[in-house]
Amino acid sequence: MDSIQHIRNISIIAHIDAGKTSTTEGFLYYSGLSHRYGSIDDGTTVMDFLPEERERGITIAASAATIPWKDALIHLIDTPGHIDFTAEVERSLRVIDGAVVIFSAVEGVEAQSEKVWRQADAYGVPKIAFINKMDRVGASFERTVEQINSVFNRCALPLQLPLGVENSFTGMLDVLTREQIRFRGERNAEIIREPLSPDQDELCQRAYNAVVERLADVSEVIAELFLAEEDIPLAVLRQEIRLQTWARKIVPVFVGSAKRNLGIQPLIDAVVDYLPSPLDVPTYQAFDLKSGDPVEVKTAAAAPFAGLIFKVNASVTADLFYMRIYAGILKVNATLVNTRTGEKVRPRQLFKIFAKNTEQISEAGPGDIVGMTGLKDCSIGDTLCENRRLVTFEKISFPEPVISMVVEPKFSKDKDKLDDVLDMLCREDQTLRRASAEDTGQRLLSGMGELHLEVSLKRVSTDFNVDIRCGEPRVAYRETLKAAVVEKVVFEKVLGDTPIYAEITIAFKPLPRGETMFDIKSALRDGNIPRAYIHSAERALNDGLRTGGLHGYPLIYVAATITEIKFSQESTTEGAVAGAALQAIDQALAKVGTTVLEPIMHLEILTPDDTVGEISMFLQPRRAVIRDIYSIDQMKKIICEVPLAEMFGFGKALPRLSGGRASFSMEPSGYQEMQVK
Ligand SMILES: Nc1nc2c(ncn2[C@@H]2O[C@H](COP(=O)(O)OP(=O)(O)OP(=O)(O)O)[C@@H](O)[C@H]2O)c(=O)[nH]1
Repeated sequence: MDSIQHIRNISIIAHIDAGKTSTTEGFLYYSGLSHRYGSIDDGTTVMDFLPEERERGITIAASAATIPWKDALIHLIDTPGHIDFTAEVERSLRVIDGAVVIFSAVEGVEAQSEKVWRQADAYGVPKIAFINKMDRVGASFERTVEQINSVFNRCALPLQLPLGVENSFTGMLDVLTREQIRFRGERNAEIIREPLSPDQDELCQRAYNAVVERLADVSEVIAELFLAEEDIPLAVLRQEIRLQTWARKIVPVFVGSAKRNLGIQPLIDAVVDYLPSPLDVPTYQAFDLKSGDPVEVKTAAAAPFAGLIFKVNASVTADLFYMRIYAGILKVNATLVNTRTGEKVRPRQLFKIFAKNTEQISEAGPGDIVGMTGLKDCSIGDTLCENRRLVTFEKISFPEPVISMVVEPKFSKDKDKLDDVLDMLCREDQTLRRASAEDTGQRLLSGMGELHLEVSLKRVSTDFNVDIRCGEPRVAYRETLKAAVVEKVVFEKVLGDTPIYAEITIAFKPLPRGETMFDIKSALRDGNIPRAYIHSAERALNDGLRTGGLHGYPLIYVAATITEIKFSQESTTEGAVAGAALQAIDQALAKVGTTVLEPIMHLEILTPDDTVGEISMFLQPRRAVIRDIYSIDQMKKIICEVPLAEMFGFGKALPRLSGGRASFSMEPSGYQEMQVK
């Protein structure tokens, strides 16, 4: 086991194409993990190992790699950059202690970089920033730092300055040690640190003063030394930068070009220097399983075991589960409890994961990220812990899918295989759902956006060799009740010769359109009613409401409260109670009617000033409601809400409207009523 203070659990997060995969490859190469430095453009990267990722250059699966670096061990959880894969980003953010945010020095702060930054903030994740692509025409370090400052509350603390720009970008100046950093040898593996020239010295002095002044704003230690005009020892400065980074008051900024192998090694040093180890995050918040009270989980080997599953690689033979260990020691075959199901589980094998290679281990400890096999009925977001202390980490909540597509096998012999594959995809990605089309009974796959479905379905043929036919993407509509209603059902039937009977009263009402989709509960006061009947009614309500309303779409935003169950010892069965509950739904629907809801997307577009008119003209006839337009440097940020049904193909239209200069992020933001013709 590795000593905890040397562990760093991090993710690299960025807008699509900012250079996340190239930077990750750099981490793997310089740590000696990849024999060959994979390159995105020739499709040989180590990290993006699924075939369609290579093809697209988009990172889909959040892979986990363990990277040895000097004394440290960095667990790198890769995250996708495309906004359609938000849920993958979020579940990675849950298990990391720090993040490297990459910006392109040409494009600067883009719509999705802003989004992932704010997501990281929501999870309290400290960050360092890397300004990449300094070798490209149009790159500007100063402009990008200025943008970071203006969008993110003046938090940027540049600890490097670029040496040259565009084609003549060759290295960087270290603001704290006052040295030039240059690179030499095969793949620039050798680092040369040299004294500064007088010009550089002046530049660095200014940057150094800026660092001290900025730090003095947030650190008392530095403020005192600064006011006393005393020299600040380097170790003190570093320590305060570290502490203020962990406190998320500042974000140290580094510079380079991943493609030209410039600046990666100092960036890895910075991960170790400035991002926290699991020990520096003193406790993690969880909840006592019984009382629901908050409890603190300490990073300690002696504590009872607690870990969180954050990723699954599904396969026909054995699913591989990725877990972040928060406390305690995990041994192969240990008996753990899955706090969601209450079931006992035993990991049969434990692995360390080096991108696509795995190494079997026999135990792991706090702060570690491990792969496990042999777990029954576990899924993403499950907490595993020891029976002697049952806690649960906050659930990872996945949004409802908003778009669906018919998927059928080309050849009927592949039917079962396709079912297996679709099940596997859904186990890996909880924002994918399977269903049958109400009208035709065809297989339906639902997800978070066009690209999300497209990429997932491509795996069916490339990874699993099942030829499929896909329909056009359709909006996943929903229905909700028009009004509140109380329904009483007397369920009486004769099955064969046996009469069955149950009576139930249920109060239905529409819920406000917020976070809660369903609120199904029992308000029965009579303690004599068997629990099995109550469970049966609740299950029937859960399933029945999701199955479909008057127009065939699943219901949402519905509360159903069971207020009465009458039964007889002789003729009431669980099935009769379920039948009564389902009939109550049908009666309620028929009596008050339903409203069809369509998904609305929250769309943010970052675009140059002169293209705003063009983009607005495109959006207006598409029922978009523009909420805000404001300036960031020479760019405008457009914020609007727009029905998903109007947005098919937007990813392809935007480059045309903006001359390829705009970026956008789009995510489901709820539902609105729509007119049904
Ligand atoms: N000129 C230049 N190009 C770069 C640099 N870093 C990355 N690129 C190129 O930019 C493109 C995107 O790089 P990736 O590393 O795939 O970016 P990413 O952020 O991982 O993208 P996704 O995986 O698609 O989210 C590729 O064509 C890279 O070769 C750089 O420092 N300079």
